[in-house]
Formats: sequence, structure tokens, C-alpha cells
Amino acid sequence: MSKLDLRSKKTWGALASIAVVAGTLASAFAWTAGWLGSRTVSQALVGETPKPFPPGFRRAHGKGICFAGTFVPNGSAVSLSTSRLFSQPEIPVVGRFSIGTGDPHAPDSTTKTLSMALLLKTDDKQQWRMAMNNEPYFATRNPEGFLALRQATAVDAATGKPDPQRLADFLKAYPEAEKYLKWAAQKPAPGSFAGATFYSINAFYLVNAQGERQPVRWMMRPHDPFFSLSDEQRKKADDNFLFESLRQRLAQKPLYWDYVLQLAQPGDPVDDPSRPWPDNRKQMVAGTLEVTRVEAQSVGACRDVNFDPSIVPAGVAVTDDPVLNARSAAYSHSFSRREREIGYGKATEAVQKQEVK
Ligand code: HEM
Repeated sequence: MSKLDLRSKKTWGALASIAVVAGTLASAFAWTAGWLGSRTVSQALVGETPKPFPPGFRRAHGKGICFAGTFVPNGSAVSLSTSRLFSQPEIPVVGRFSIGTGDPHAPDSTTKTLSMALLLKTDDKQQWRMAMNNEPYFATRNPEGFLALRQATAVDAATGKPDPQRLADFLKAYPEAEKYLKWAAQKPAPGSFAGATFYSINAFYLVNAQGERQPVRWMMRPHDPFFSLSDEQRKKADDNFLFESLRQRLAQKPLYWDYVLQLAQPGDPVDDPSRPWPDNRKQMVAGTLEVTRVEAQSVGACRDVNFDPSIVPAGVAVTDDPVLNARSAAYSHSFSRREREIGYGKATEAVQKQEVK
């Protein structure tokens, strides 16, 4: 091998090119790791409570159950979108019900937030992933606001309560959150998954064969009736009452939800999830989801799925909603962490296996 001639311009030119390549790779790595740029915010959005966090579980909505089902469209939305979801006779569904807490062992009464996530694979090899909550709108217009809300409502160690001044400062910066906080304070505690309505919250575009874009939001409206539990009933309820009653209910017969699209009118905000559209906007039932059986998440098909709502098929497009975009980054951080823990054999309970030493 010939020696490096450090006096030659050619050698210095080659070294400079290598430095550029190495520098680019290092920056790309730092960006991927979230050490640079706005991704630091998306990493900060991924909390880990309880601490230490049990490996292999989702960093949010950690307690959940997989389900299998079928989506049957009724054909009414074919003029709005080319997605096969609206025209294929039926689409198999891998889904997940969860509650809105990071702790996979939390009692079901810890939160009033219930969720449904869906992975729909159509026969044209496209995928639509959805993750919905039982809340019609979001607290803040952007993800920074969501982070600020978390900090403003954190319990002060000295008083055992959130600091009122911090909350007042937060509401000054994010006045839109007042509506959500008032609503959340009197939100009834759902007594079942079966009777809960799940909302997309973020807006999306449906795109038809002519390339026309119709902004929509949607909800999954249950056939089962909604019922709520009093504080007293929740205190007495079993730690797994929501998941247990779901199992029992499905052992009898399937559950159904109508997929209801809400169509925006010109001027309705598509990039602000804290501003629901007026109730008089046109709604249409585009199909029905049938849920037939559940399976533990440690072994079920939903375990290794990242229900990133920005994964949409042809015929659907994402909006510029900053919360939607932040969700994609945050879910990806959470997904990489849990899959790495599973891959390195650290996730025992999350996958029902012994730890690999
Ligand atoms: C800035 C706002 C938000 C952040 C940072 C956030 C963060 C997260 C994270 C980190 C996960 C775990 C992902 C995984 O490991 O697979 C998750 C799951 C989930 N989120 Fe969010 N989220 C946000 C907003 C929302 C909104 C607006 C909704 C409802 C429309 C929602 C519904 C869900 C659901 C249903 C799951 C569970 C999905 C599953 O079953 O795997 N999130 N979220």
C-alpha cells in the first residue's frame, strides 16, 4: 500500500471529501437521535412514567389489548376518495384498544381517556393507520402547547397540587386550552370500550379521482349505548374492569362502530386540532367496523405495530396540522425504544418471555 503524501494537494482534497462525508453522516445520526433541531421537542413529548419504565411497552397508552375485525364500506364515500377502503367489499383489521396512560399496569379507573387504533390493509397493498381517542378535540393548537400543558398541570411536590400561577401563565400563552380543560373536568367516566365514540381529532384530506381534496375528520360511533360510572363506582371497580368487560362482551357477540366522516366547509381550520368544526357540518356514514375477538397485547398482532396516524393510503393525504406531524415523530421514538428493548431481550413481561442475560 502506498503512503499518504501530506504535501500533495490531491491528498488534502481527498481528506476534505472524506471529512465532508463523515460530517454529514454524524449530523444525520445526531438528527436521527433527536440531538439536533425540532426533533428534540418530539423526543421531549415522549414521557416515561412510571420510572423505571417497564421495557418493551408503549410510552403512551401502554395498557392495551389487540383486536381483530373487519371494516365494511357502504360505498358512500367513493366520490370523495380513491382509497380502496371505501370500495373494497371488506377489509381485515388489526386493532388495539387502550387507555390513555403510559403505565401498562395502571388501574382502568386512572384515566377517562379510552382509545382505538386501527391498521387497515387494502387489496392494492396500501395501508391506513389510525389512532383515535374518545375526545372530539385536542387541548392546544400545537405540540409545544401540549408539552406546556403537561408541565403546567404537573403536581408541585411542596403542595401536592399543580401550581396555580403556572397554570395561569399557561392559559395566557394557550387560551384555547380553557375550553378543553373545562370540558375535561366534567367529562363523564366511560363505563365500557363498547359504548365509547372515538375521534380522529386531527383533520385529513380525502382525495378523489379528479385530484379534488375534501378536508375531513371522522369518528367511530358505537352501536352499543354509552354509559358512565360515578366516582364511587370507579373506586370500587376492578383494576381491569374495562378490559375484562370487553372480553366478556365479545365472547357473546361482535361489536360494531359506524365510521362517520365530517366534511369541512371552506374556511374551517384544518391545521388546528383544538378547534372542532361546527356541529352542522355534513356527516356521512362511510362504513362499519366489526370487532370480533381480542388477544393479549404481549402476543397479539398489534404489539409490534406503530399506529402512526400519518401513514395513509393513496386517496388520503395528511394536513399541515402540527400536532399530527409531531405525533408521527413521537410514535416513532416510542416505537424504536420498545422494539429495541424487545430485540435485545430486555422486554420480558411485554412479550411474555424470560430476560436474555
Ligand atoms: C402532541 C400530541 C401527542 C403525542 C406527543 C402523543 C404521543 C404518543 C405516543 C408516544 C404513543 C405511543 C406510540 C407507540 O409506541 O406505538 C401514543 C399512542 C397513542 N396515541 Fe398519542 N400522542 C399525541 C396526540 C394524540 C392524539 C391527538 C390522539 C387521538 C386522536 C392520540 C391517540 C393515541 C392512541 C390511540 C395511541 C395508542 C396507539 C396504539 O394502540 O398503539 N394521540 N401517543
